[in-house]
Amino acid sequence: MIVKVCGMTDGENIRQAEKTDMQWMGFIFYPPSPRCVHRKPDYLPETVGRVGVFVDAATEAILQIADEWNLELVQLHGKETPEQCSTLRKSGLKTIKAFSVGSREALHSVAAYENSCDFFLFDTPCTEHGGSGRSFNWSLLKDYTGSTPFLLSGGLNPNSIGALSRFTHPQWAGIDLNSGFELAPGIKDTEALGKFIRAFKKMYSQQKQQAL
Ligand SMILES: O=C(O)c1ccccc1NCC(=O)[C@H](O)[C@H](O)COP(=O)(O)O
Repeated sequence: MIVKVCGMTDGENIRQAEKTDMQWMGFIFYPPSPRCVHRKPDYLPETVGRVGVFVDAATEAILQIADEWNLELVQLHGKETPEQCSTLRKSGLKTIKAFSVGSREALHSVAAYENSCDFFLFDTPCTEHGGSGRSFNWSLLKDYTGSTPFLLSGGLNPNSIGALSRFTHPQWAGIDLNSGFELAPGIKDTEALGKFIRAFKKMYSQQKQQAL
């Protein structure tokens, strides 16, 4: 299971968070977000994949930032087209397209992105495009029958282990943690993160054992 922690902004906080068992760390390049990285932190993670989060940014601008920050992945939260996803993917960046899941109809647009993305991210609808701190109705994902693996996102917090233990889906590949673990916008409680990630991975591996 992939664990992504999103919305990091501070060098020392990044250094501490990197010690948890996460796989990817996200940086938000969207100026209206309270978690936007307006300047490069004095430390960037070296042992986990760096994910750049964008909302309707131009391909050239994304590629330039990806180069400057040595990003491994990009995550797109706006109205980016399958063509733009394909272009970014062909440049060598793993591509995650985010979808707001507020109704069954919301999943209809997903099929057009199969084959142009490495992952999907299913999130809660909000006017800010992300970071709502609210979860959506995960049972809507029963209607997702595609083959692209996805991250479950939106409103996950230290109390979410029980709900996650009841969630199953053949394409479920990981979780995305953000405002539910913040001390302040852009600053994470790294102790709470570490404790949660350990509990999540333990719960998931026990479930896999039981399924054998
Ligand atoms: O977090 C933001 O401020 C944000 C703003 C605009 C686009 C994306 C944003 N976050 C991207 C994420 O991957 C978040 O982790 C995801 O939306 C879930 O956030 P939360 O509900 O706070 O757990």
